[in-house]
Amino acid sequence: MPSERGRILLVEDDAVMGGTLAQRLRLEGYSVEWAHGAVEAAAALARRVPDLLLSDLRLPDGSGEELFLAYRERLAGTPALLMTAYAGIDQAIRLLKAGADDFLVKPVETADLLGRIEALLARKLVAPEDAVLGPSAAIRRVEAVLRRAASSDSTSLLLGETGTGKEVAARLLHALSPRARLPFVAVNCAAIPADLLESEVFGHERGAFTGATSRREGYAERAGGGTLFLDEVAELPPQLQAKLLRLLEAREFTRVGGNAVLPFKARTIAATNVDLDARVRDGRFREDLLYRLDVIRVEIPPLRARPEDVVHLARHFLESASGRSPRPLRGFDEQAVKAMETHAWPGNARELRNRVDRAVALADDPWIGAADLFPDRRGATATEDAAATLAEVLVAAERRAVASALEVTGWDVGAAAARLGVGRSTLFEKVRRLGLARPVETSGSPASGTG
Ligand SMILES: Nc1ncnc2c1ncn2[C@@H]1O[C@H](COP(=O)(O)OP(=O)(O)OP(=O)(O)O)[C@@H](O)[C@H]1O
Repeated sequence: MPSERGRILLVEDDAVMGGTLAQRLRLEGYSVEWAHGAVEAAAALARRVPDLLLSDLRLPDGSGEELFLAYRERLAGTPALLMTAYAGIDQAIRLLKAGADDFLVKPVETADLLGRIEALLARKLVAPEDAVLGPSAAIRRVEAVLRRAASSDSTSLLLGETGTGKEVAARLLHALSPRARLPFVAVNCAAIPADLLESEVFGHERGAFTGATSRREGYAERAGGGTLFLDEVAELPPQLQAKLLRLLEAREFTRVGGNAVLPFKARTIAATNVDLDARVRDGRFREDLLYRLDVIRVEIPPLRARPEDVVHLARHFLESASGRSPRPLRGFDEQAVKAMETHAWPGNARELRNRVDRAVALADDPWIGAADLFPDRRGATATEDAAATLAEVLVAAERRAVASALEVTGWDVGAAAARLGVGRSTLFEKVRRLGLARPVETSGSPASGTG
């Protein structure tokens, strides 16, 4: 679980000074990654963006100035606090003009340092009353990065487990950007069959292939000067990865079967729930494409790492679902709140939305109880208690595992099959054999398309 007070990347070559600072910051509740030089710091920044950069300016293998300038775009939304010897003040002032936030002259006084760190991190947070995504400090930090990223045209890469709200974040980024009045076009790269993906993204001319009876604009063209959101970007087949790279580098494309070179004007936001660095390592994702996409990296923490958001989001989902309920609903009872607070939410906000939607549709009482939200728990013990034979116990366990995987993925059969480690057709067969059915139609997972 990420540290609530924030993650600090400390760049300091002096072993004594670095050790003392790292220890003190950890005692204060920050999580600290300590890089001993510019190269190590660059690798750390490439891996993940910290909540605050605390860097010495003079390093044995480079300078804090070069490091900051090289990673300035990626550090959008991340406060940078520099430490310099008296002789380096000119350099520090230059960096303040280039976007760094503050500097300290060595020897650093601990109380002063801690005060400035706290002030910078607080400034970075969106005030709870202004936050759109949720009240937790962790999600407000994300929102602050999105707000800063909105003013730039850089490609953003949103990372996070399934259902954490990457598409919601992408839409917020778009809505806050100067492109807000232009289209937001979402493409789910995993949902479109590989052989159609190219013509869906780039469009096609009439007669480009059998069935292409008229010219069709693709997503890249329909996005115009707005935002093109590439969800599940890790699933792009290799050939399309090369085409996407060209689109982003040359900012132009051609429709399938066409010759005209068209300009690409949209801002790109990509999202994935898989480890793209690992995909690059095992050769399944192009490193040059990752580099192009990964200019401003935003990591959306899982719901279990931000418990303050759970009940807040649940109330929000309840409010939007209660319009569809035939009965008046008052809220969640105490047991329901307790159950939500202790659940691990493997399917994140999507699972929460699906559970609330179902409870709204099925609850008999104006107060939603724990059993309305978690009927799978109640069913599990009853079935097992009553099961007399090993075969029955096994079937009950299988039903529970399959139902739970479908539940947390919002009945996304591909994702549920991957979760269970079986193929899609095996899962279809199990759903049929176990007599499982999608409980109620929910608005849980947004479809691809324009918005
Ligand atoms: N902060 C939030 N406020 C309101 N609703 C949210 C929030 N975060 C997520 N949701 C809701 O949760 C569901 C899942 O969100 P979203 O589709 O953005 O997740 P995702 O991370 O893009 O998922 P996937 O990885 O499966 O594409 C949606 O119904 C969305 O409206």
